[in-house]
Amino acid sequence: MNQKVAVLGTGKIGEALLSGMIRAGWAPADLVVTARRTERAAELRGRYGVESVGNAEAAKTADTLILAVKPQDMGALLDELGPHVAADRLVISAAAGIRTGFFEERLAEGIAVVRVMPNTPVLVDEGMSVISAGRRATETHLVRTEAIFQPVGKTLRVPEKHQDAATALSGSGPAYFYYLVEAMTDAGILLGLPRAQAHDLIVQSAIGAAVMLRDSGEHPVKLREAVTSPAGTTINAIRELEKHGVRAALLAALEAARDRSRELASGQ
Ligand SMILES: NC(=O)C1=CN([C@@H]2O[C@H](COP(=O)(O)OP(=O)(O)OC[C@H]3O[C@@H](n4cnc5c(N)ncnc54)[C@H](O)[C@@H]3O)[C@@H](O)[C@H]2O)C=CC1
Ligand SMILES: O=C(O)[C@@H]1CCC=N1
Repeated sequence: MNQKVAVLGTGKIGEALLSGMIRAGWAPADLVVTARRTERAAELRGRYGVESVGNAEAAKTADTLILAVKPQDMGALLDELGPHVAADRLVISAAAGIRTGFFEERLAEGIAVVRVMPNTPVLVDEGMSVISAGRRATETHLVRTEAIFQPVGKTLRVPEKHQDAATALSGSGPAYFYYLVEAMTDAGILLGLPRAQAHDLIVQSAIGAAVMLRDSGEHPVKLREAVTSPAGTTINAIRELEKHGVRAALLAALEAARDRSRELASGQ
């Protein structure tokens, strides 16, 4: 790995990716970061031993640029970068919503763009990163992108038309599980358990269920049926979930996330 990679906009997801690359064996000397605030740049230098530079400098020195600013800040970042990105660079965007065409229009002719939707579990090497090639990205560019994202979890290539849906499912996905854990822990309080115990019971159940889903290869319905004893406790809970429209709420929630990703494409 002798390419130089720059992370531009090293916030939550940018730092998660940076830390993952370092765990995967990238030399800090081959990584460079940019940050808007000088204290943040110093923090990243101290924590990871990487160099922090301005955006223009990063664009000049790195072969691969990972753009990890908010969608609403992407236009301004590209205005700043435009003249400094050479035609042989690979630009990877991690931003929700923004299409590869947005970058291709604003950067020099020939620059390859890859759109990736990672998620925060890249922090624990259990990420899900969904990858789409822009118009000028080749197999080599996709492989270079996968070399960054595969060490921190799974990767999946999809046509770009599916990126907004992927953003709703896996990009935002961890938040839904945290929300469930929070609500189920509250239920534990309602049932009289101390909060710490309720938290541990729910988190371990979530981990166990996730590992079974991943490792058994069984359909989730089958796994749920194995928990649901005739005239038992689980079916009473399932009846309430159905009565309160939880399945319909999830369908609507993920559709709303997909729609928001589409809106972000138009700078809203
Ligand atoms: N947080 C998440 O779970 C995920 C976020 N994303 C995408 O990643 C991007 C960043 O999201 P977060 O990390 O959550 O936001 P964040 O706000 O934590 O990070 C963005 C960072 O970019 C910096 N920044 C803004 N403009 C800059 C500029 N011109 N030069 C240098 N730095 C600049 C900000 O100071 C901030 O530190 C967004 O586009 C989001 O859609 C994608 C997948 C998951
Ligand atoms: O909420 C967001 O917009 C970002 C994109 C996917 C996860 N977080």
